[in-house]
Amino acid sequence: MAQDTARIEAVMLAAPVIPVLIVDDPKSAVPMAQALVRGGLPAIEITLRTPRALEAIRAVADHVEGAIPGAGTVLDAGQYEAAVKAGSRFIVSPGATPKLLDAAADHDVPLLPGAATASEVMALIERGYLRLKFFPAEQAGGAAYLKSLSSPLSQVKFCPTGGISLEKAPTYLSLPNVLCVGGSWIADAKAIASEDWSGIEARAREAASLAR
Ligand SMILES: O=C(O)C(=O)C[C@H](O)[C@H](O)COP(=O)(O)O
Repeated sequence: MAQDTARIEAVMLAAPVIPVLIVDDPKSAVPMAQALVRGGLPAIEITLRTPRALEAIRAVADHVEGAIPGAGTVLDAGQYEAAVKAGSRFIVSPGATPKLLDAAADHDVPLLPGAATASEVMALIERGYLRLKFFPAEQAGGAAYLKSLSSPLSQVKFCPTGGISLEKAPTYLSLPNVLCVGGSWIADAKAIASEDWSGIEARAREAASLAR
């Protein structure tokens, strides 16, 4: 089944930046997500890289009004299923495999799969995917590289993620094939562990005001 473009695009257009989060303690998830929503970043990606990430997604889904919780680092069908059950409204993967795309076809919750080369993008177009994550953005060639994909593959729009900072985001956001960017700079592990909710809110606000 093809990607539900309208559904994933609504997530990508909710704000110019999707914060990518590594949450150790699910108790942090609610105040962290509230700070992000207050700052203007409703779509938030909690990566399945910690043992309790699914609990964190569940907490945000149940308790944070206005948040659009998503799961990141989803690598296989089992994780897809678990992330959907936890209340994820979108699913992000660093890449794409036939099995992961088959899993996505079994669920209404849309997938934003990763791609970094023209051939990877073309393989995803063949499966009906036109909204992709460009990962790892900086390391794979940065904004100049992504811009060069915009002419031959103009139907595809991206959320570049990987190595992006507040300073680097505007160049990506000015590209015709970019809808939003992802990044961990708004709420890194240190900010979450130290419960720096006001700092997270301030960085969210800065990110939310970026033009695209
Ligand atoms: O695994 C996934 O699904 C991901 O989303 C990976 C993230 O894109 C990067 O971890 C971004 O991290 P930074 O480079 O620190 O901004």
